[in-house]
Amino acid sequence: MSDAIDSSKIIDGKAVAQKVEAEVSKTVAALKEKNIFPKLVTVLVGEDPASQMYVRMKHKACERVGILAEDCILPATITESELLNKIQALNADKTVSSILVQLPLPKHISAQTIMNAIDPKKDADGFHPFNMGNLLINEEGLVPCTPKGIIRLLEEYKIDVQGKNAVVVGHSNVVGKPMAAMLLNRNATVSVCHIFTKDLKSYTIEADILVIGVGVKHLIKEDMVKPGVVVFDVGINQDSTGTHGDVDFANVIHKASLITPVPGGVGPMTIAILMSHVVKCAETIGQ
Ligand SMILES: NC(=O)C1=CN([C@@H]2O[C@H](COP(=O)(O)OP(=O)(O)OC[C@H]3O[C@@H](n4cnc5c(N)ncnc54)[C@H](OP(=O)(O)O)[C@@H]3O)[C@@H](O)[C@H]2O)C=CC1
Ligand SMILES: Nc1nc(=O)c2c([nH]1)NC[C@@H]1CN(c3ccc(C(=O)N[C@@H](CCC(=O)O)C(=O)O)cc3)C=[N+]21
Ligand SMILES: [Mg+2]
Repeated sequence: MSDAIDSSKIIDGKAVAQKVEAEVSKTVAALKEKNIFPKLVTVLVGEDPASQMYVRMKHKACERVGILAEDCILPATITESELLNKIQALNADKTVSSILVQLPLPKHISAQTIMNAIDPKKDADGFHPFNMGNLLINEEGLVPCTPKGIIRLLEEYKIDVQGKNAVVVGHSNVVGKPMAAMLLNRNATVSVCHIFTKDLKSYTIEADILVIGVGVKHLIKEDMVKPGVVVFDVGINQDSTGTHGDVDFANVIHKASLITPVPGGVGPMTIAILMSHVVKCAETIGQ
């Protein structure tokens, strides 16, 4: 069953992202008065078309809010130590506020080794172990942008987190794990499910707040959620028919009280929060 969609249930990530970007633009203007010019350097290794598109989206966002953006494009054949040298040069460059190394990296390079090399003060992604560790002890500074964007959506839509059953599906370092930590920091009762979870539905059906970041089109069906659930769909699954989330949106919306669409939900928030982090880095470094 997928009859008429009640648009009042749709969480408008694009609109909230515009609001965040407007805040960032103001801060950027104020920093420029103080001769501080926030600058993001994106590092793209190889020629993956999806990665190229994401980097382009980040550069466009920088343009919208007045952040300088530089593109560092490197061949897929670059060695780990050559890439480390590049990171060190960017760490030392006083005009650079933030460094973003686009993931995934080629197989012969350890993503974690590269993340560890980025100056934690320039880590707009929030992937450095120092920043991740602070998140875990409820000192949220530079934290991963996607879960932070979801927290901002919860705030904008005035959804209480304390005491709620929050279920996170997917336990990656960039989405699921930091999401679980942020929900725990706000006193939700958090369950984290993943590929080894036995009987996924027995968890998702109990969720008041459900976050899915897996990368499997329409993994979450109507019969897996309880009436009134608030759903955040992180999944991006591209096929010949377009971009799809991890949630069977057209059917799950009938049971949800609020739900993010794909596209136009969590994705734009990830980028807006990234912009706010570049500014945060610039304020900290004073450059
Ligand atoms: N909208 C946005 O801003 C962003 C969207 N994404 C999208 O979110 C999705 C997840 O990304 P990312 O976290 O980087 O991906 P990863 O592949 O790193 O993580 C996927 C997670 O889902 C789990 N998983 C895989 N299959 C299943 C299954 N059938 N049932 C339950 N759990 C499963 C994995 O478990 P295990 O590791 O054990 O296999 C893992 O924990 C992708 O579609 C990606 O494109 C990502 C970042 C930002
Ligand atoms: N170092 C690093 N940092 C990242 O933040 C990072 C990364 N690597 N690697 C890849 C993932 C993916 N990601 C997305 C960001 C925005 C959208 C987004 O805005 N999507 C739009 C358009 C989707 C479409 O139409 O294809 C939307 O959902 O509305 C999607 C995905 C950031 N990532
Ligand atoms: Mg994985």
